[in-house]
Amino acid sequence: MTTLAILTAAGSGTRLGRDVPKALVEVDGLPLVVHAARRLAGSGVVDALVVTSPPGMAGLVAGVLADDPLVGVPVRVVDGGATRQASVAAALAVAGPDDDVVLVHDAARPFAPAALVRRVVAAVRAGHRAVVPGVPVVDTIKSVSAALPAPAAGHGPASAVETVTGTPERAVLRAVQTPQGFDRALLARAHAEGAARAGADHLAATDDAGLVEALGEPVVVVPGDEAALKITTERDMHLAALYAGDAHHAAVAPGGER
Ligand SMILES: Nc1ccn([C@@H]2O[C@H](COP(=O)(O)OP(=O)(O)OP(=O)(O)O)[C@@H](O)[C@H]2O)c(=O)n1
Ligand SMILES: C[C@](O)(CO)[C@H](O)COP(=O)(O)O
Repeated sequence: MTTLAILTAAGSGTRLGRDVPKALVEVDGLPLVVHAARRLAGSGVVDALVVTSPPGMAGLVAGVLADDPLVGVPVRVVDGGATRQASVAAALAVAGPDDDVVLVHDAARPFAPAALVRRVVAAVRAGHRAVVPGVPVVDTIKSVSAALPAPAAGHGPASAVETVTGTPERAVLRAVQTPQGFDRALLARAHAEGAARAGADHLAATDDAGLVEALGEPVVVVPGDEAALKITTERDMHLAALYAGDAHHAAVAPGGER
């Protein structure tokens, strides 16, 4: 039985605003997708990768991964879809019958430590069929709805945009990261039902665990890691540069802590 890691790299990186797709943007001289692939492969618990590429760029993505000596597992590249959910579904479609455990990881989280990868896989292999890494939330979070009608002219702020509808108890909130780990059959069922339910792209799930939750199946949380931050805007690139140079976050021997 084997562990397959789906590495999502098909996004355009609109919020980062570079002239190449985000996964091909370089930190410390290497594209983000290569950093992420190195850590998955170097964990010692991933047997193969399926990488989602921006449509039409599969050859380029395959080339940068093939050229890297530290991506030491077989890599297959498939064209991604219009949403992250569709990209994961395209990758999942090429999983083999022996791939009993599937990880889904974002190239946008290139410095997720190898120890985090091992923690997620260990939890799935211990019998948890859906596993997410999570970190405590530091901000107070509000739920909101559309704005109330603007107050009469001359009273109150000119541009109230939303209305607070609640304040969830912070202690029970977690910001979830990737890699997320799954029993393959469960993830395949979650995606099949999610695709049927979504219909429109704007209803696509923002993570894979959400699709499992929608089935009513349990999802467990293991401790995440601040190094698994998601690169979304230019500000995140400065943090990424810190982690790129931190040898403790690079791949280390299986079983070793980072
Ligand atoms: N159609 C898509 C959209 C996103 N992703 C991947 O999903 C991860 C998380 O997406 P995000 O950080 O939102 O990346 P982008 O969609 O590229 O960013 P933006 O929304 O700013 O365009 C990234 O690794 C991205 O490459 C994907 O494989 N296919
Ligand atoms: C999957 C994810 O990284 C978990 O935090 C996140 O949901 C991706 O979000 P995005 O909407 O693709 O930015």
